[in-house]
Amino acid sequence: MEDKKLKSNWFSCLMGYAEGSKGKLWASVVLSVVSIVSGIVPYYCVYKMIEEFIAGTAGMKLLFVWSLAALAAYAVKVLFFGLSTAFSHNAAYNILEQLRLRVTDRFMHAPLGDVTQHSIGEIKNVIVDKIENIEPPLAHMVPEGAGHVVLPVVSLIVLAVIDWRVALASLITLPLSFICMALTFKISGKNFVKYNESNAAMSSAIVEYIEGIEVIKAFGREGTSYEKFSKAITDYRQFVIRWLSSTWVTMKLAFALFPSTLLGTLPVGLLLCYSGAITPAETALCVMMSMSMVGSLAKLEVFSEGIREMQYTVENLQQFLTMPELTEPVQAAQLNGHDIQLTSVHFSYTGEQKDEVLHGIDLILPQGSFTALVGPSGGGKSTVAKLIARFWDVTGGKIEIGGVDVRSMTLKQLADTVSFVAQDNFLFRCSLLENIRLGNPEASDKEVYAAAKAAQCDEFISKLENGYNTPAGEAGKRLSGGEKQRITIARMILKNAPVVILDEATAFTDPENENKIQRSIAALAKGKTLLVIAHRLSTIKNADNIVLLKNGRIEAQGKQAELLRSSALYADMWKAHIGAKAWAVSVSGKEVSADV
Ligand SMILES: Nc1ncnc2c1ncn2[C@@H]1O[C@H](COP(=O)(O)OP(=O)(O)OP(=O)(O)O)[C@@H](O)[C@H]1O
Repeated sequence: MEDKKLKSNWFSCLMGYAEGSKGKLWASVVLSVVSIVSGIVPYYCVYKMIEEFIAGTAGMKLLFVWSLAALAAYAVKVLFFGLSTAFSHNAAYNILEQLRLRVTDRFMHAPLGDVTQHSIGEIKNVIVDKIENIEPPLAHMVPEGAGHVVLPVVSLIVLAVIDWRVALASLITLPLSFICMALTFKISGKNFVKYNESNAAMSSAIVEYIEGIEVIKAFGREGTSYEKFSKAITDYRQFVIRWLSSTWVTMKLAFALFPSTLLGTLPVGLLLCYSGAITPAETALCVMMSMSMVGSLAKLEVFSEGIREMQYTVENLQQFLTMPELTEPVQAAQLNGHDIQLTSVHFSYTGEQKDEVLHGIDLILPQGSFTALVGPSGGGKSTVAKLIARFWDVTGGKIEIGGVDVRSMTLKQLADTVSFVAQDNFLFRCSLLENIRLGNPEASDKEVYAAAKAAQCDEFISKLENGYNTPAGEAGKRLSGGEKQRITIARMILKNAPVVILDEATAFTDPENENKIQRSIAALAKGKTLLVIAHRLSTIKNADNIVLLKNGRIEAQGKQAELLRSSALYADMWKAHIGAKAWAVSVSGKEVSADV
């Protein structure tokens, strides 16, 4: 319903983001109208000069005065136009900024699933390119458009004052050009949605190609990713050429006919002059007035294209601007400790019951305890962890922290309460020092170093040429996955949230790395409610509670010794793990320890 309202009102939706810039927009409109109307004054001055000349009353002084008046009017036109565009560009970039901030803000407050259903390419295309495309029509169309509407109207009034027949004659080509324009809009409008889709598909393919360049290089250009990439580019070219060709004739005709005011004005003006109905000077003014309309009408035609593009872009943007947001209370809730309790939690990523992946999870994680989630791949471990951090909302049941439903906590409160360390540790484009400091922007350098030490990062960071000041991008290429995860853990140590959720990385299984990660996790988890999604059972064998998840249900839970006795599945997983671990240790050339 709201979406529909916005769609029918795309311009007011856009102006809704002009908060603080409306004054500038109005000023630019007024300045532009004055500028464009001033452009007519020199024509009037020339008319007066011709009139005086024909009447034989034109002295040097009079000609000088009219020339000066024409020059002054022209100066006003140039100056006011400059001021108008300065104001309009300022206002347009403010609106672009507001739109970009609003879309990114929506992403922050929307469920993660709604954000990730759009590809990075599509999102980049909308936030960067599409929004940027609004600027030229917005900065020029609004102020100049008003002036270019006023000018033909004033010119037409002047023509009508001279002789109504000449005014009418100036409009002779309009009906035909309107028909051609309507046809152009009809043909091209149908394809605008497809154009957006084709453009988004190309952007997605390019981003995917660049992101996956390592894999593509490994598999050669023949891989499907390269084919997808080149196909998207070819499709886009073919589509745009076809689209432009389909409107070429009608568009060119409309562009040619619309401003052809002279086609009627000149013969009718000459006839009227010949018959004595208007003077030769008035005939000259009629010609000049007609010509002054040409530029404005041509501009209006170009603007009409810009308006349509802007309309489609804003409508396209509305799917992001109206994304559903996670509800949150205005005020932070009062938590009673940091126990976590899941009560009959059901969840489906699509919201449909047939796709349910969690089927009634009941689980308690007492404050300060260490809980591990284990089980076969696809059993729902990551889903449970992400629901606690409220990346999504449960579709049934509830999750409470300190006795408060996570939906009743503000998003900031939840973010401050829960530290989530994912497998794919993301480092931002800033120094390693700043990457760690993200956990607590107030932290001093000393505190950052202490956190890095506790997370076992100090040693490898010190070995880098620029140490903590190494840019993460540069260092990222040299750091191992385990080292990156320890940097993320250092960030979380600094954050010091009472609940820690850790998706244990699967890839870094060499014993030395594992040992360091274990020590860094121990530093992070001290006194916290800790939940670990475990892929290597040896890392969680001392957990207070090991929860075995299978097919979205809790199959068994308890301490390691209990589970080994009560759950055949866990016992099998443990045996398989011991075997793999022994193999990994023997490959690394060390003795196999009995205590895995
Ligand atoms: N974003 C998503 N959209 C739709 N389905 C998803 C999504 N993420 C996971 N799933 C599905 O939910 C189920 C549980 O996945 P989940 O990642 O929670 O399992 P897991 O136990 O953590 O697996 P693994 O050990 O392989 O990481 C799987 O069937 C998976 O395909």
